[in-house]
Amino acid sequence: MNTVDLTPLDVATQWNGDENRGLAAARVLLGELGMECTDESTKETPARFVQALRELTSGSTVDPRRHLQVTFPAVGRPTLITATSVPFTSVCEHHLLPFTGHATVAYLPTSGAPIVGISKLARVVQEYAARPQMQERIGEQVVDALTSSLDVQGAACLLKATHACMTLRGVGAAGASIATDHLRGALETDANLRDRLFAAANR
Ligand SMILES: Nc1nc2c(ncn2[C@@H]2O[C@H](COP(=O)(O)OP(=O)(O)OP(=O)(O)O)[C@@H](O)[C@H]2O)c(=O)[nH]1
Ligand SMILES: [Zn+2]
Repeated sequence: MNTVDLTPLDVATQWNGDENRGLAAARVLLGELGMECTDESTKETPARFVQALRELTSGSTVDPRRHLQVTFPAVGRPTLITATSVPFTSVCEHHLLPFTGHATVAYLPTSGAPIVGISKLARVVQEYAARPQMQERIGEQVVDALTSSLDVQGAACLLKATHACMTLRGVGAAGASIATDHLRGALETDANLRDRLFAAANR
């Protein structure tokens, strides 16, 4: 099967030969941390650890743009379409620690151009996030997907997230969050549209 046809759940539950290597490596790593993982509570911990990382990176082998292939005919005149407060979970590619937050995703279709189901805006964000990532790359990939898959006058992806590597360790900046804005086309150049976008995002 082409990996593009797999859902994240397929990938997360598809155990193959590599899993045994992952499990063995997890046992070694946890052993180095002094965790023997032999009692009732922890004997499955290496497997849980591998599975958790697989779940968090289950979007690595799927193409989120596939969600933008099913379209509907335009409804009336083009309007700014914005999904706000879309939750996402990712892992930073530097520490493999989670970062979580919310996205605002928007596009302005070209007049008469097809539109997509609104849930697909959230699916695209969540699947790009489900990889070892940088926050900036998620935003870039989402607007790339919108502008390359749909006929749009503009697109945007605003993200706000808390990075565990920054709040729970290292600099220990508890409460800090990172905001990134990716704006394309009319959403970058038209101040009125931009204002409407940021008013909707209200972050
Ligand atoms: N730009 C960007 N940086 C990130 C992201 N996630 C984590 N980082 C940063 O990646 C950097 C890695 O820097 P290093 O100096 O190699 O790692 P480190 O010694 O663990 O750094 P500290 O976190 O400062 O302790 C850190 O500054 C992280 O805050 C992200 O999504 N975007
Ligand atoms: Zn990190």
